[in-house]
Amino acid sequence: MSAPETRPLRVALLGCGTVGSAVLRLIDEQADDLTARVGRPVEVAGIAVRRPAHHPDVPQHLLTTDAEALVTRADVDLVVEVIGGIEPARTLMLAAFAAGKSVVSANKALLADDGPALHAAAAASGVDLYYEAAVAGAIPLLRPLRESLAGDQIRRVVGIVNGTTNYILSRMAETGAGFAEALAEATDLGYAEADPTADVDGFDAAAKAAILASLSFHTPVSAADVYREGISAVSATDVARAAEIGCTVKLLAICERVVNGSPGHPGDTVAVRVHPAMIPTTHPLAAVGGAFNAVFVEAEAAGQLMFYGQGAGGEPTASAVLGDLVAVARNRLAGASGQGPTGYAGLAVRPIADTPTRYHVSLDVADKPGVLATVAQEFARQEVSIATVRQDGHGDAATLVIVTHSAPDAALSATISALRDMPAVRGVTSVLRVEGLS
Ligand SMILES: NC(=O)C1=CN([C@@H]2O[C@H](COP(=O)(O)OP(=O)(O)OC[C@H]3O[C@@H](n4cnc5c(N)ncnc54)[C@H](O)[C@@H]3O)[C@@H](O)[C@H]2O)C=CC1
Ligand SMILES: N[C@@H](CC=O)C(=O)O
Ligand code: NA
Repeated sequence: MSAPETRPLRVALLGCGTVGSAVLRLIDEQADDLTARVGRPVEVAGIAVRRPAHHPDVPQHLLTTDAEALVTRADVDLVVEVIGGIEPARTLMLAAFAAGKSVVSANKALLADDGPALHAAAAASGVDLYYEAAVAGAIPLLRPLRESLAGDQIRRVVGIVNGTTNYILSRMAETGAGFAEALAEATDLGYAEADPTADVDGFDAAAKAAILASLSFHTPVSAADVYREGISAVSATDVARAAEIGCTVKLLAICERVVNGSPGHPGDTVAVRVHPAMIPTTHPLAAVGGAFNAVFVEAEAAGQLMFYGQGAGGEPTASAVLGDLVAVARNRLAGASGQGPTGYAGLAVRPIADTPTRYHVSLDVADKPGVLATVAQEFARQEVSIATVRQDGHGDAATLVIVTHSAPDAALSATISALRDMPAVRGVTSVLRVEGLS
C-alpha cells in the first residue's frame, strides 16, 4: 500500500498590493491551522508582481515578474488572482484552468465582465473558480446565495456593496467633510480601487450587482446590463434634504426579480440598478456607516436575511480569499470541483426606463397662486402619483418638496425634465430616488 501523499499544496499569488500582501501574511501566520483544516500544508510557491523592488518585505526568492510562467508551473497547484482589472487577469486565469489549476479571485470587474466564459473554462478543466472576496469583501455572501439558498426563490437583493462610497457619504453626513477629503481618507485606508472612479462612479458596485443578480436569479447578468449612477452628483443639498425628511443618502445596489412582467415584458424579468437613494434613517441599511457593507436578501421561503460586515480593506478581503483557498484546496484533495453558478433561468434584464422607482424632488418656486397646481399637473400628465408635498417659506423664495409614489423611471425622469423647463420653477435643487419608504 502506498503512503498517503503529504506534499504541500502550493499556491501562486498574482499581485501583492493591499489584498495580496494581506493574503501572504495570513497564509504565513495561520500555517498550522491551514494545514489542519486542509489536510496538507499550504505554501506560497511564487508571487507575481510588476516591480519586485517595491516589495522589500517579501521573501525575494518568491518574486517574479512572469505571471504566466508562474501559473503554469508544474509545482503550482492553486492560483490566487489579486491583481485586478480585465487583462492580463483573464488570460492568466484561462492559462491556470488550462493547466488544471483552480483559481481564487477577488476580481469583480473581470467576473462581471466575462463570468460565464470563465466558469465554462474552469468546468471544462474540472477545476474551481471561487470569488467570495469579490462582493462585499469579508462578508460570506456568494456561498450562501449559491449554496445555502439553492432550494429557495430569491426575490430581491438590496445592498450597500461599496465601502469607499459609503465611507464618503457617511463622512459627508456626519462631519460635513468635503467629497475630496473623504475620498482621500478612503484611499489611505485601502478601501478605494486603484482608480477610485470605479468606486465613485458606481462601476465597482455595478460589477458586484451583476454578480449578485447572476447568482440570485440563475441568469447571466453582466456589468453592462446594470443601470449605474455614482455619487459624484450627490450634493450637500441632497444630504441636507434627505435629513429634513428623516432619510439618509446611500449608494444602493438593487437586484429584483419582477414577476410576470408587464405588457412589454410578458415573462419574469430582472431589474438590476446601482444609484444613490434616500432611505429612512429607521431602515437597517441607514445605520451602516463607514466602509461597512450590508446586504438584504428577500427569498420566498427564507423571508428576509441580512448580511453585514467589512466589505473592503486588505485583511477583511484576505479572510474571504483564504476561506475560498481552503475550499478549493479541499476539493482538489478530494478530486472534486464545486458547482459554479447556473444560468438556466435566462431571464431578460428589464431596462431602467420600465423599472418602478420613487423620487424625491425639491423645487425652488415663487409662492404664487397656481404654481402648485401647475407643478402637480405635470406629474399627473406623466401619470406619476404624488405621495407627499411640503412647502417651506413663502413669497419669492418658496421650496416645494415632493415625494412620489412608484412609477416607471422614464415617467419620473420625463417629469423632472419638464419641471426644469417650467417658468414657474426657478430651479430643481435636489432629485434623488427614494427606497424603503412605506
Ligand atoms: N482593496 C479592497 O478593499 C478590495 C479589493 N478587491 C479586489 O482585489 C483585487 C486587488 O485589489 P487591491 O489589492 O486593492 O489592489 P492593489 O492595486 O493594491 O494591488 C494590485 C497589485 O497587483 C499588481 N499587478 C498589477 N498587474 C500585475 C501583473 N500583470 N503582474 C503582477 N502584478 C500585477 C499591482 O502592481 C499591485 O501591486 C482587485 O480585483 C480588487 O477589485 C476586492 C475586495 C476588496
Ligand atoms: N473599492 C471597493 C473595495 C472592495 O470591493 C470598495 O470600496 O468597496
Ligand atoms: Na464576500
